Amino acid sequence: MSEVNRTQIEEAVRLILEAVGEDPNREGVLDTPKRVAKMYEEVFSGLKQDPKEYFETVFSEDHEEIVLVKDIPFYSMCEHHLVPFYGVAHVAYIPRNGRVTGLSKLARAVEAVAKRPQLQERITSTVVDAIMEKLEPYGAMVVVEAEHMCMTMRGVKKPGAKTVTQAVRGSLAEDATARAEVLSLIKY
Ligand SMILES: Nc1nc2c(ncn2[C@@H]2O[C@H](COP(=O)(O)OP(=O)(O)OP(=O)(O)O)[C@@H](O)[C@H]2O)c(=O)[nH]1
Ligand SMILES: [Zn+2]
Repeated sequence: MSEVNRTQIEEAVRLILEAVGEDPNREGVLDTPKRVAKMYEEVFSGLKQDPKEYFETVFSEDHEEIVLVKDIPFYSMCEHHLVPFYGVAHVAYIPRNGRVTGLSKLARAVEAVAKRPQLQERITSTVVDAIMEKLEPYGAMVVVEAEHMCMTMRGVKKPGAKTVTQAVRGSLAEDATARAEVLSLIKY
């Protein structure tokens, strides 16, 4: 799985603790560098994953209508501040030529893309582009709703403010009625 340089992270965290005026040798924080290194290995494990790999296997199923997996929870880390942003992703596509993927693979793709230093816009477009490239559907659409901790616990301090991003490709980009249908299924 993911391999990060844990020793380097531990050194960096010890330096940060020192720099903010903590005593890195205080009992309570003595193991913190190690814990943070382990945590970063987990939350950044997506850097070693390619979301497209989840769409290698397709089922042959004669369903050329909307497939939507909605309310997929995700946690990511804002690349500007390295604090979390989190929310839900809704992933839809219209299969073509019987190329249907396992439903869990749509959630796995979101997970792989979220577990990196990220921007919400990039999560949205990377997932939709992976689907378009590997499944070659008529169309695909991803909507992501998230709250950014860099906008709540610091800076502009606006808890509750939600960011919604959308990426639409293929027939769903061209056909407003089909797009509205997906949105109504998401219940906007
Ligand atoms: N477009 C986009 N912006 C983001 C995302 N996550 C965080 N940001 C923004 O990134 C910007 C970074 O702005 P800077 O001015 O460089 O940093 P800053 O001084 O910490 O900004 P403030 O948050 O306004 O205090 C902020 O406006 C954040 O709200 C994201 O996923 N997408
Ligand atoms: Zn941020």
